[in-house]
Amino acid sequence: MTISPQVEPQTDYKGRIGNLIRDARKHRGLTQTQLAERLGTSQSAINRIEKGHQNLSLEMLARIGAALDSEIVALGAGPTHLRVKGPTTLSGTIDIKTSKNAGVALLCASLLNRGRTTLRKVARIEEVNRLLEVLGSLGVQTRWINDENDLEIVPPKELDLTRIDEEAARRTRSVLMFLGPLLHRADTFELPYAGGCNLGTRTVEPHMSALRPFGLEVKATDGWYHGQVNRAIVPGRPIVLTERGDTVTENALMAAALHPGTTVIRNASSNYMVQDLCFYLQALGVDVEGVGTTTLTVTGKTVIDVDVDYAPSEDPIEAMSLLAAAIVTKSEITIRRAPIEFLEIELAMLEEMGFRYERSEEYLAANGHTRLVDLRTLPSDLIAPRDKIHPMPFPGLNIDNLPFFAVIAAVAEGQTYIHDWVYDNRAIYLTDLNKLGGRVSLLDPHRVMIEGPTSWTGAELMCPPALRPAVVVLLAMLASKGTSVLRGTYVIHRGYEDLAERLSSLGADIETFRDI
Ligand SMILES: CC(=O)N[C@H]1[C@@H](OP(=O)(O)OP(=O)(O)OC[C@H]2O[C@@H](n3ccc(=O)[nH]c3=O)[C@H](O)[C@@H]2O)O[C@H](CO)[C@@H](O)[C@@H]1O
Ligand SMILES: C=C(OP(=O)(O)O)C(=O)O
Repeated sequence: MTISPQVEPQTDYKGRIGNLIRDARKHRGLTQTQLAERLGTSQSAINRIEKGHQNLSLEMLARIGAALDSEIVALGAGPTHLRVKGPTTLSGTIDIKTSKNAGVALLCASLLNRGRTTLRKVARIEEVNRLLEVLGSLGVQTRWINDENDLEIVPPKELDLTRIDEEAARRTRSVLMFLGPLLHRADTFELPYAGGCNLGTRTVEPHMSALRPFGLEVKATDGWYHGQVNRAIVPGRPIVLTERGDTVTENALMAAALHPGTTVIRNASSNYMVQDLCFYLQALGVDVEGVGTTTLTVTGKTVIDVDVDYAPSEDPIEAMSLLAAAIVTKSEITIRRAPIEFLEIELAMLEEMGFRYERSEEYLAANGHTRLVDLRTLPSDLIAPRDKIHPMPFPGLNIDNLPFFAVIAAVAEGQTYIHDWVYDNRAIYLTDLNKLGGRVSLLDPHRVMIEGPTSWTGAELMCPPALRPAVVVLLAMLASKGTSVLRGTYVIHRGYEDLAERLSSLGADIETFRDI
C-alpha cells in the first residue's frame, strides 16, 4: 500500500464533485432547499451543482464544505481518501488489535489513579489520540513507550481543568466518561459537549441520573456541561441505570471506585469494555463483584495511588469487521485473537446463514480473563436468515456489529431484514451500499431490507460520517469490480488502526491518497 499526494485523474470532475456534495448533503439529512438556505442561494443552483452543471470556485467549495461539516476537497494536509481496486480475494493471517472502546474507557479511568498506569498494546487510533490531547491539556503526562503501542499515563498532583483542549474534546463522545473520575477531583468543572460519529441524538441523561447519587449536578448551557459536586450526597441505595448503556455503566463504576463505601449498580452493561474496566479497577485495588453480570457491586477507596500495568482485550468489532471482509470477498483467511465470548451470537447467526469456518481451542487474552480463539474462514454460499437481525445489550448481538450484517446480507441469497432500534441514523447510511450495486431499501429510519446476492461495481463515495457504516462501504468496495474511491476516511481512523494497510497485507489493492 502506498500513500501518494497525487490528484486523481480528472474526468468529468464537475459531475464527480456534484455527486460528493449530494452524498455529504444526504449524510447530514438536508434537502437541497435547506442546503441552499445555509448558503444563501437557490435550490435550483444546488440542483445544478449536484448534477455537475455548474462551475464552482474554490471559495464556494469551501463554503459548501463548511455548511455540510464535510471537507469535500481540501488543499494541503487535508483528509485522506482510499482508492480500492477490486474484486479482491484475501488470504493470509491477521491479528485482532485491542478495542477502541476499552481503550478510551481506560484512558478516562486512569484519572482515578494518582500513580502510573501502563496500558499494553493500546489501539493507536484517532479516538485515542483525541483523548490523549485532552488528557495532555489537563496536565496528564502520556507517552507511547515502545513499538508495541504500550502507553504510559502519569497524572499530575492537581489537574488543570481550566485549559481543556476543547477542539479535541468536541470530536469524541468518550469525553463524557471524564464525569465519573472528575467529580472526585474537583468541586466544580466544565466539559465541552461530547461529539463523535453522527448517529442522531444520543442521550446524556442516563449519565446524569447515574452520577446524581454521588452528588454531581450538571447544567448544560452554551455547548458546555457545568458540573457541581455536593460532597454531602453519597449513594444510599442501589443505583438503577435507566438504560443498560456501556459508557453510563463505566461512569457509574468510575464514580464508585473512589467512593469509600459499597455501591451497587443494577441494570449494568456486561459488555466487553465494561469488563475490561472492571479488571483494571480490580488491579487498582478496588473491589468489584459481579463482572460479566448486570449487577455490579463496588467497594471503592478514598485514594488510589498505585503503579499499575493492564492489558485490555481484543476488539470484537474489529473481529466482526474482518469476518465480514472475508465473507464478502469469499476468502479464506485466519483471524487470530478473536474474543469469542463477545462474538458467539454473531457467529451463530452467520452459521444459520450458511457461513463455514473453523475455530481453534480457546485461550486467554493478556488480561487473564477474556476467551480468545483463532478463526479460519472458508468461502461460503450464504442465504438470508428467516427472521430479522437485531441487536441487544450483551450477551445479544452487538449493536456495533449490526452494520456488518448489511454487507453480509447483500451477498446472501434472498431478503434480509435488519432492525437497528438503537441509533436514529445508522441504518440510513447502509443505503450507501446501493451506490456500489447493492439493493438496500430503507423501510423506516430504523429498518432496512436487503436483497442479495449483489453484483458489486466500483464507485466514488463520501465516507458516511459514522465509523461502522464507513467500514461497511469499504468492505463492499473490496468485492466491487473496478476502481472505487472512498473520500474523507478520518471516521475510519477514529476506530481502526491501519485498517487499509492491514487489509492490503491480506492482498487487498488499496491506496491512500490526499488532495493536493
Ligand atoms: C465508547 C463506547 O464504548 N462506545 C459504545 C457505547 O457508547 P455509549 O455507551 O455512549 O452509547 P449510548 O449511551 O449513546 O447508547 C447508544 C444508544 O442506545 C440507546 N440505548 C442504550 C442502552 C439501552 O438499554 N437502551 C437504549 O435505548 C441510547 O439511548 C443511545 O441512543 O455503547 C454503544 C452501544 O452499545 C456503542 O455503539 C458504542 O460503540
Ligand atoms: C458508535 C461507536 O462509537 P462511539 O461511541 O465512540 O461513537 C462505534 O464504535 O461504532
